[in-house]
Amino acid sequence: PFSPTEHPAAGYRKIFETVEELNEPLPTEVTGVLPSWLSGSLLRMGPGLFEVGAEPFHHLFDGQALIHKFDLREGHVTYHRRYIRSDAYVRAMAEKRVVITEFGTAAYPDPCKNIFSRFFTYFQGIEVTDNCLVNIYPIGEDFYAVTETNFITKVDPDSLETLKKVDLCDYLSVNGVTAHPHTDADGSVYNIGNCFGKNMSLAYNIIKIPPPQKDGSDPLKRSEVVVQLPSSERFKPSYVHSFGMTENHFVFVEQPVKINLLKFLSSWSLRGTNYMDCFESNEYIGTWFHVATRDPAAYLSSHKFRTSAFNVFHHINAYEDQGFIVVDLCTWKGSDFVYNYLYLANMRAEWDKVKESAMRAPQPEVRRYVLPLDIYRVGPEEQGKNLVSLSYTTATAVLRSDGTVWLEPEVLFSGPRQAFEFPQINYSRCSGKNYRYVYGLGLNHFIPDRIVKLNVRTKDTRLWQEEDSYPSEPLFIPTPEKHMLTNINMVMSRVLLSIVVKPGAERPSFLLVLDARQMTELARASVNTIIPVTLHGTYKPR
Ligand SMILES: CCC[C@@H](CCO)COc1cccc([C@H](O)CCN)c1
Ligand SMILES: [Fe+2]
Repeated sequence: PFSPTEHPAAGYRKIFETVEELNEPLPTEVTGVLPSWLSGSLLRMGPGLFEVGAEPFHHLFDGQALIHKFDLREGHVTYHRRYIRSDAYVRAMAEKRVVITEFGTAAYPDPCKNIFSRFFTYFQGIEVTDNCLVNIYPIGEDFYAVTETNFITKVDPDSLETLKKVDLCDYLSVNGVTAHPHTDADGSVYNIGNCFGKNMSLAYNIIKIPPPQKDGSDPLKRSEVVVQLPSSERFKPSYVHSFGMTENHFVFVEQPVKINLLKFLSSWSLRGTNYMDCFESNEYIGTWFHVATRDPAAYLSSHKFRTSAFNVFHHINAYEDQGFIVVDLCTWKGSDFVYNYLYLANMRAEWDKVKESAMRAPQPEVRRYVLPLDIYRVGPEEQGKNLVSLSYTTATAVLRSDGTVWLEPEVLFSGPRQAFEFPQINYSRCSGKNYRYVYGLGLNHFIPDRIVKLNVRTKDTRLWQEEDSYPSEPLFIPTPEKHMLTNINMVMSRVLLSIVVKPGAERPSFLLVLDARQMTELARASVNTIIPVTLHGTYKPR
């Protein structure tokens, strides 16, 4: 139990301020010792332009996408950043106003158009945004900057140049896909997205983009929907941010934050409607867990897992053990949409206001759920009995008379308004498998102010924190195999990379390199510019 830090100086405001892009990479000042094997690029996405002229963006997920790159090579580090030339950005620059409606900001009709064409504009569907501010990840040899709509943007991971806007609707029947895909050992990329589809056949589609082939053809051309999961409410699918994947199963947690399709698919009303206006909470339905097998891909419709209401954005990890699926999640208790607390006005408020607003929000909690797979053998006499027989968890699953299975979690971490979020594991080694550690960003009343390592078996935590410093999601970088072979004697050092902003410092931003075992600082590479908040990213080894 740590005493939450106070931020009376409200230095966190600086990470929500517009910055200029760079024309070429900046050198950094390195202190400490960078591991010699650490050679590659840290690529991260986030908002960088928080207003267009006099028109402000209102929500954390509205700012125009800025791609950041820290290049590490032989102990030297450079920093670069460029705005993605999305249609949203290019048209805003050309017209000097917000042209494309963003997540929480509606674009207003073109003032130069006459009243009639403006009137008819209302009755066309909105132009879905391609503002890819959320994540960047590889698909085969290519790198894509993404949000959660059907548009993804191919970028050059070295020059940071915007290459191509891709519409997933050209390849798949989805209205969007999450910014959190899973990648298999063979390079296949899996994702999940809403499908409002024809005749409102409402569902969530799990897609697979196969590994790249020798003929160099675009893997997207061979992508497919592998399984469809039903929506618990006909015209109101849940918002989905990520999903779980074990060796043999997909896990989808259907949260009670719903998209009101009648609003979302209708012509966005006369007053500016945005995406946030289309969400509503279902106070009665609770949270449902859905399971499907991977190969063959099939929905297990008889496995009806239910539990109380919570928001979930980030799955930590999921794995199978003795006929159970263990699902670790970053949850927020209640059905009130957490994104309602992420408007920029809240994030930039003075510290007392920030604390007051977080008091009313859903409370964060890291939770472990355990899903019994072979519920067929459970006879009526076992109704009401806990089906979980794993020795190391207190999570329970109870078959009820209506055939549903009620889940209760084991709490892995809980702190009042102290979230363990933006979870990251040693993905290549641990994803889908029984594991021990997860690394996360500590949100103090939604303000990122520490990096945490959580042992999911013992619940021990270790911290990295510095006063008036605001870190990003920590990425885990494993030691490359080839390096281990040549340096057998060298202790397997593994590091975490996080971008930290310290507004009061002379060089106000730095790349922090932590030893992932002890959470101690190995090095930092500082730059003389503020780096605005980044959401997610990836490490591209050289
Ligand atoms: C009504 C919600 C629609 C879904 C897409 C359809 O499945 C979400 O759409 C957006 C639109 C703009 C920015 C975002 C951000 O990615 C959110 C935070 N990660 C999501
Ligand atoms: Fe996310």
